Amino acid sequence: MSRLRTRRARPPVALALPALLAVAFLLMPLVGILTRTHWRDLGAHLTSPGVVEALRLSLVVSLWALGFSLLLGVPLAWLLARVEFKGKALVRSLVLLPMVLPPTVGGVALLLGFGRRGLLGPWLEGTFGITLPFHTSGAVIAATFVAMPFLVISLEGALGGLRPSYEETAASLGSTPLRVFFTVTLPMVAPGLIAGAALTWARALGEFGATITFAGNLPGTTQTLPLQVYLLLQDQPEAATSVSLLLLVIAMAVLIALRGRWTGTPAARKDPGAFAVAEEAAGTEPVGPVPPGSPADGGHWPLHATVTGFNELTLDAEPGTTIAVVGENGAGKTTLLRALLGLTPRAHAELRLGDADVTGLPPHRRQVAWVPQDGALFPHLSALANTSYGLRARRVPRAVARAEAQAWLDRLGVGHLAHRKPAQLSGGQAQRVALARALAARPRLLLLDEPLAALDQTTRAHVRHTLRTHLAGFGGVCLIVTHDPVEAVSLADRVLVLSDGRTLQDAPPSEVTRHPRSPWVARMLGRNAWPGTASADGLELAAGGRLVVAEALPAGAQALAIIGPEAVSVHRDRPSGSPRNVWPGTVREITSVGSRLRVLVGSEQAPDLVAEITPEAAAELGLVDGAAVWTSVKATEVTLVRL
Ligand SMILES: Nc1ncnc2c1ncn2[C@@H]1O[C@H](COP(=O)(O)OP(=O)(O)OP(=O)(O)O)[C@@H](O)[C@H]1O
Repeated sequence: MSRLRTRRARPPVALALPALLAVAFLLMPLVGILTRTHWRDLGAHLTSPGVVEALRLSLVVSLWALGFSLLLGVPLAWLLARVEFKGKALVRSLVLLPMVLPPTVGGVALLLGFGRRGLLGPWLEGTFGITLPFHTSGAVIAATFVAMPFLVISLEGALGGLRPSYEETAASLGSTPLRVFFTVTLPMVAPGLIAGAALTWARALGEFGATITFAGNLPGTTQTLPLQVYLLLQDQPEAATSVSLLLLVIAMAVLIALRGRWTGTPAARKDPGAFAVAEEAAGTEPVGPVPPGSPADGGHWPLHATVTGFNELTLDAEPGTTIAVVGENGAGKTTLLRALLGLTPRAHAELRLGDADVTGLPPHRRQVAWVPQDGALFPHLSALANTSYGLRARRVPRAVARAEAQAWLDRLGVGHLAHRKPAQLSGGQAQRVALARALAARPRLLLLDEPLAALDQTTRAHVRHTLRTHLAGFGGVCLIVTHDPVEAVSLADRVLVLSDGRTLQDAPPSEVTRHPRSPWVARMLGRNAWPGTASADGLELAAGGRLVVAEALPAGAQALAIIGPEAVSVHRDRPSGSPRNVWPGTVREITSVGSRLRVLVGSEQAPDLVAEITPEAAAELGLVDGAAVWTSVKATEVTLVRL
């Protein structure tokens, strides 16, 4: 059975046949070399003085070409991947050109550009005494010209696949753009870079046409291995076959070692590789006097921000204030955070933190730490190195930074995972490390984008508690984007409700809970919210039906009726007595919230209503999906909020 199930589908003959022919076509020349090689003479051929000399020259030329390609191609790839500029498509075509140009045409072009009578040739000769044609440096230039595109294309692809949140987070932790490049970007695109470098080297090693046209064929000076093959073919074909075999083996070895890696994305790597050391080597830039020790430098930073663009709002907050930013999808929460970070052109923030106006400062100098939705832990660094990243960027000595980072990890309950890489952490553990990393960076404004979203209920409660404890001692302002009402109410001193980028409500949680200014906020907070028009003794509901209230508003006023789910009673039979709002309905859904049950009741006489009751009461009433029930709400339990 299982063999049947795992048997692969047979490919259609119409496709399989030409595909096999293609393989045979590509294989035939290689088989030709293998079968015609004089194996007995192979050693003698490959060790003849001419071949050894050409091999030496090939290695020298190809390694120089690789060096130049790295030096020029890496920044070019970065520019193409990261910077928007006019004529980018043209530059990209220019990069690709040597790949499609016949190499001899490339050689002619090089002669006309850098040759003795070319555009730059006389200047090079007059100023530096350099004559490229018939000189090894000319062979290097020719090889670089044809090989560098492989590096640029490979690396640009890898950079394009790298999510920007890693680099942006690194900047928010105080890292200069150059340091971000060396400590985050390069290590994360290392597979693409290595693959590109290997292809570039292999292409440079095999370069023939441009070299012979531009640099000539001088033994010991420009006669590389491919040129040797060409010469040998004329009077020693067996030796040419042997040298061809050598080049073939080298090319195949490179391709097999890469195994298609140049098309891979820079996913989380387990091995830090050689670039991890760059973290220590890269330059740093001081952000200001930051005495070590307490979180956020032990100072106090009130926030004043005026945001324009997609977001239009003003935000003022005292030091130590935690503000929950809530709103429907697309309300502009993330855009607001990115504006405060200086990371988006879609909104601009005039931002003052304490006495410092940071409006004109780049993200890495604002001391605004950010935890994006995905945490964006640097995959090539351990949890400890991630956490000490911000401190190291601010030139805190390595040992001090690591000790402080370890203390933060301990506080957030992940100290024992300090030496693990992010790929070895669960989603919740990674989120805690991301929090530790932001808090350890001594920020003056802390921005958390759904920081607890990846955590399970128990961990969430634990981390919420830890977060509250640390935020209590934090001298800056903290903005937390959240969709979780418990998080908003329990963590925040204020709830900022956004709608279309503007402030719909900015008030303490108790006020927002009691008087939510939109049905969406009310529902997010777990309350029933019915919009309508005030009448003599209540509300004419927009969705149809009437609601009797104790304290009516002036007739005609637009209002939102708020009913707490705990104020809704559920009955099997029509209740008699005081409640004046009574509706027949059907149970649509029963869900548990902590130790209580939420019952959604649909009715033809009123909008959907959520009631919260105990499991015992639900059992007593025999509540199941589809059960016919009555709901009632006392007039005194309805709060009207004017819109
Ligand atoms: N780079 C962008 N270019 C154009 N429009 C964008 C861009 N990023 C976001 N938007 C739009 O801006 C609006 C606000 O987006 P934002 O991501 O700030 O919303 P949000 O409140 O964070 O939403 P969510 O709760 O879904 O995360 C949305 O309408 C979104 O489609």
